[in-house]
Amino acid sequence: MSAIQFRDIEKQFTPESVVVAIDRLEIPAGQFVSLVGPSGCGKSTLLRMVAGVDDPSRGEVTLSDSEHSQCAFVFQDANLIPWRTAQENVRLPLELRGPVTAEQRRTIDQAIEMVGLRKEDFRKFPRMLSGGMRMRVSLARAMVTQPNVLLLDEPFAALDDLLRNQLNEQLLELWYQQNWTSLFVTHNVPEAVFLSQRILVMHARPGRIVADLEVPFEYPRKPLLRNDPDFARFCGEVIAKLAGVTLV
Ligand SMILES: Nc1ncnc2c1ncn2[C@@H]1O[C@H](COP(=O)(O)OP(=O)(O)OP(=O)(O)O)[C@@H](O)[C@H]1O
Repeated sequence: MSAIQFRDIEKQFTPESVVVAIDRLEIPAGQFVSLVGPSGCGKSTLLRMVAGVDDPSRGEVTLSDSEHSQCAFVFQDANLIPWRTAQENVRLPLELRGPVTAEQRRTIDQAIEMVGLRKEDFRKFPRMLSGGMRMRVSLARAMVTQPNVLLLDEPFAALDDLLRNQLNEQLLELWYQQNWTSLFVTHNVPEAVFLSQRILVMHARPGRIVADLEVPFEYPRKPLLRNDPDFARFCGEVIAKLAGVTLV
């Protein structure tokens, strides 16, 4: 069954221009999908329509086994509240839903450990954490809501390559455990290939899907996959689709 369905979608912010146009797109439950495409082609808008924070101007985005409220967002900026500790930031979405139970408090601590933070980091304020640690807190904050759908909008773009690779590997481990339907926006093609089962390539004006590619590598994916010539070849195919050229 598809977790997310797009049918005859158009999104306009002004009457003159269609920002995103998608005839038909189905994303099965639990699939890890990356969206790549030039700046302004509508990747974030597409994610926002899945989350229900933007409505399509035409058509409907349907989530078959969950509500829009069961989506969680992770952004490039960790967006942590500076006067709250890591643990208090992770607790926030649950506080907004009502009094936090003892079981939820355990879930919060588990989530913080699962993203690779140590007990002593729980009580640190964002200014005391590195960029990578702040992103881990942001991921834990998304996890505690136990989403069915995880929407990640360039979450690791501001990090150095080594840390980005580590967080990619950790994100995949979490995905095996949690089985979220995951939509991941990135400008980094090797990152999209390493993570995803499927890559949607978008072009702009209007934003549309021009290629829907199945990624031909088995899971679990090991770091050495990045050195495999087949990996480089497949990245080349994605880049060619992005550039709108055909490889012979
Ligand atoms: N609230 C808005 N009002 C008007 N125009 C908007 C709004 N949000 C987005 N747009 C426009 O819609 C287009 C798509 O924006 P969007 O942020 O979805 O692109 P993107 O592919 O995620 O870009 P990037 O890779 O740079 O983040 C852009 O031209 C942008 O200016």
